[in-house]
Amino acid sequence: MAVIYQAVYRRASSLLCRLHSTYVRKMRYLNELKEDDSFCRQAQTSGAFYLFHNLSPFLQKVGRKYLVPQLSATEMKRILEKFKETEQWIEKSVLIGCSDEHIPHFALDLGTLEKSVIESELKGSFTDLRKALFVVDEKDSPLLASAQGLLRWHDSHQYCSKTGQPTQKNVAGSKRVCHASGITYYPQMSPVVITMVSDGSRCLLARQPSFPPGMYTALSGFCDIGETVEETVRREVAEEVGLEVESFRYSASQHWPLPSSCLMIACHVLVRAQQTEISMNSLELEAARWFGLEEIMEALKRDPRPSKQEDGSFLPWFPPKQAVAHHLIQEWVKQQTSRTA
Ligand SMILES: NC(=O)C1=CN([C@@H]2O[C@H](COP(=O)(O)OP(=O)(O)OC[C@H]3O[C@@H](n4cnc5c(N)ncnc54)[C@H](OP(=O)(O)O)[C@@H]3O)[C@@H](O)[C@H]2O)C=CC1
Ligand SMILES: [Mg+2]
Repeated sequence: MAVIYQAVYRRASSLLCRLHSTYVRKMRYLNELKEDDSFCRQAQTSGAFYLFHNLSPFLQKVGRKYLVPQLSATEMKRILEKFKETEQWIEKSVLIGCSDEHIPHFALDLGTLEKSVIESELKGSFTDLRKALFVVDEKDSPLLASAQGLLRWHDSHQYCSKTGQPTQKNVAGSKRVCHASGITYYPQMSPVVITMVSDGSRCLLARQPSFPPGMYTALSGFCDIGETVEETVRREVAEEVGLEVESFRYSASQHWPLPSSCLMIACHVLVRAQQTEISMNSLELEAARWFGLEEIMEALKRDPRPSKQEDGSFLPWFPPKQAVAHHLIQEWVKQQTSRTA
């Protein structure tokens, strides 16, 4: 009965969907794949697969470019046969999106299979995400970030935290269930604010001891339970540099997979012009200082990597454009230049 109902529902929604935009159709299709295990299992047979090995994505270098290859279900089958593994492996994959033509995209971690064999078979290499994010095409970085974030979450939620029993993923990988307790677990991200502090004419950037030499970025911090975004911003600015936030403006957000899934919420704040003396928290930061517009524009021209000067010091540089911190800095420059024009 349930099968007939689902088939009728699918037929009705596909007729309705023809009236919708490509985007709406895609979102409805993906939602159906998450809700209906047998529909998703069937979709896996014609899907495209992105491969990972112990959470490192598979890339191919073509000339100077790094590509993120998609494998067809047939190619996947061929690779698994090489290892004398069954197609049941495909069920370990997680749904990460689909094309406009509704070809579903999955990510699969082949972590227990011999890495070098897959690499030579597919002519590419599994690359650490910290490198991969910055060498692939800009449109592919968010895809790698979300795919790895979801695979990491599944890898670390194999057991129910209440009963200790194994949890089972649904076919799409949008949740895990403990059948002993009935608890459903959903993939999680930690909200983090990233704040561009300005006093009206300068902006404040800081560095943590773990950053590469010379790299400065906007202040960041995890949201505490119960806090609003505005409260976290106010607290982090007070904690890290001892300043009082006067006004707040939301800018953008980004999923950041390092070291594990964060939802970066980027914003601009103004501090009181009469109170701009920094009192840095040296437990968290190594340096924090004000930058003028010219210095920021100069640093933006540099490649995002350490550059040592003759005296042994490093010129300031900022995170690359894949990081939302870069977007905040660019936005601040635009705002300042339009004000002074
Ligand atoms: N995409 C971008 O442009 C940028 C991204 N980021 C990301 O923002 C995140 C937070 O930045 P950061 O300034 O270090 O944060 P915080 O200033 O909040 O300090 C980090 C410390 O907070 C503690 N902490 C509290 N909650 C958590 C949690 N949910 N997960 C992990 N640690 C927690 C840990 O302390 P303890 O170890 O003592 O328990 C950790 O060392 C990082 O993941 C970083 O990669 C940062 C800047 C730019
Ligand atoms: Mg911080």
